[in-house]
Amino acid sequence: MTHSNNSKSSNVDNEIYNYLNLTDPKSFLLFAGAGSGKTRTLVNVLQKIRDNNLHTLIENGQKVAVITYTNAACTEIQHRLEYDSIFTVSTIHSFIWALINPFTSDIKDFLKNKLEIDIAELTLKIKKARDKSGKTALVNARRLSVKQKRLDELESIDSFIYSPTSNKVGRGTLNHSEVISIGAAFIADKKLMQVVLVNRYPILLIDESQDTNKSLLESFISVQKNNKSNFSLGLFGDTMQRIYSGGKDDLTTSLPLDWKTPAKVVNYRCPKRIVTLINNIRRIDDKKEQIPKDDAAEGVVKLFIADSTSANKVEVEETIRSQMVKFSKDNNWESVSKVKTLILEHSMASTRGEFHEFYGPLSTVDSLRDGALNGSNKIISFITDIVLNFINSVLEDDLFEIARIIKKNSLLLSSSNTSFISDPLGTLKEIDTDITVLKKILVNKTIKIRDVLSNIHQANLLILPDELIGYLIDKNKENNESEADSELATEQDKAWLNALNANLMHVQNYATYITGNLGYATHQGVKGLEFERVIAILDDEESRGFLFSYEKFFGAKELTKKDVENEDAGIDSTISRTRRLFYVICSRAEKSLAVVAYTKEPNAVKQKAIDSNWFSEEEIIILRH
Ligand SMILES: Nc1ncnc2c1ncn2[C@@H]1O[C@H](COP(=O)(O)OP(=O)(O)OP(=O)(O)O)[C@@H](O)[C@H]1O
Repeated sequence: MTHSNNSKSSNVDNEIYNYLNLTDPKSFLLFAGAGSGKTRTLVNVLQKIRDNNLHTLIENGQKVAVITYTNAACTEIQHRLEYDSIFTVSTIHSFIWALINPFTSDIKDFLKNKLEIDIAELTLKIKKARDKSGKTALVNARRLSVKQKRLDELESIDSFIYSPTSNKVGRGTLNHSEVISIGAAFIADKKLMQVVLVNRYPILLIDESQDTNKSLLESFISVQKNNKSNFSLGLFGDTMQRIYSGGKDDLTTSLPLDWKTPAKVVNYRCPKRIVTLINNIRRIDDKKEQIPKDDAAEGVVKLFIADSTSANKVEVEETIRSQMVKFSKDNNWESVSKVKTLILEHSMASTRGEFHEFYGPLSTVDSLRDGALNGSNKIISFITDIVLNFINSVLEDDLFEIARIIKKNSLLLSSSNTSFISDPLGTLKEIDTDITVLKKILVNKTIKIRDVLSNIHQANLLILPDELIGYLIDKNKENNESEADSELATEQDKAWLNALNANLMHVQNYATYITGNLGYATHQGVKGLEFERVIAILDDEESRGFLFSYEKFFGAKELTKKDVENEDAGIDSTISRTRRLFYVICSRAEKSLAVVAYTKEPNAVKQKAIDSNWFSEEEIIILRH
């Protein structure tokens, strides 16, 4: 039996490999449900190309390009391809930046044109504003001056700067959406760019293409139309897993007729009960049905409903873990580290995982929030990578590690420290005394990260980044600051001043969280991933966004007129977006799934779950307090 599923699957792999024939290329769309092995097929096909076509590609000076949605997916695929340089595996932003970055003067022309249009529009808006000193007019005036400044600087820029992992602003920097729109425009309009793309990469494969920017995808498709004899474009994805706006939602119906559309109907990830659940969630969208793999286990799903106004969420989730032990006969549910808890926003994890004192203030500023989560902010990574390691070695009396970190991150043990050169033993003794003082501070359970950093800075044990030193201002001075001065502080400064008041433990928990080791992940961040046991938390109250609403989706909150109109007209709405997100989270579970709905209307949620055929009466547990 297993043989039949596997041979079907390897047939699809062979089929796709044959499309990528360098002398007779074909393009294809592999859109298939969750867990159907799309990523696995992608890697299998690439391995086959490496085994059979390596020499031809090397002789032609060509590579195979693979675009993934996240950096994590990129690293995973590179790893599975043993970092072979015949493949360029990158995120869409890195890929496009590498293509456009040599074209400085074209980028300038593009930006000049765009800025001039924006400036004309803003000028008109400001002119039309009835209240010239109203908030909107002032915001528009500020926007106008920023754009004007950028336009004035444009001529003198020698080369542009861009980083796919940060939100840097400043002279000559491009932001993420600019890189994508410049890429889309250049690929669509510039013959030279098309030639460069096709000659360098005769094969371009895009994973999670349902979320690839619409105009960019359309420009790739038009390149394929114009280069049918020497370019293969392969799209992998699933319309039901489209969770960001800006994707090409008509992909399945708008492709050229000569495109191939192989199918994969087996779900290799989930047990039978979860395959049925996700088929039922999906039914209203496109009726695509999956079948479980031949040897799939039965699996367990439960819907726990708790009143959002009274529930103690930490307690509720503990109760659920122990109930799931019974329902699934799987003791691993008891262990936090063996269960993945899916939350809508990082802030939900920050209260549960006790790191909100540090993350909370940083998350109020967009650029800091992004940097806090992807590790691109230098101050944050200095604290999490260097300071926390140093603290651990001090607490563990690991003298070797302490010396190593000091040597690498301060001048105390270097030839530029004259006291160390003239009296090495004396210096070592001083360091030893400073470490003892630091250790005393560290064992205090209420110590703040600010005090730890100040101590390290004063003793010169580590060289702190200048900006961070600026934030370590004396508490008394901070309190005496005049209101006028405090208004001068940027949002970023204020956020940092607050974040540094966090308890050291919150910073330690935060560091564990970002390495993925606290057992939490976000609904949007788990696309492509899988976990044995999943708790999916639905909690509108703790989410700040307006794009998704589980309360509306589960009938606990009335739909707006607009929601109903959109849903009826088949236009993307809160409901359809939430349905897709729900599909993504439920389809991550390999063994068992507990959905927790915090709601103001427990009975309505229960009824909707039964009426929609998602959960049976026996699978629903209303938690009372
Ligand atoms: N032919 C197969 N035989 C056995 N296991 C498979 C097969 N194909 C895929 N799998 C396994 O099924 C799981 C899901 O595969 P994969 O992640 O490639 O699916 P996907 O379609 O990319 O999923 P999603 O869209 O949900 O991200 C993985 O654990 C993978 O190893």
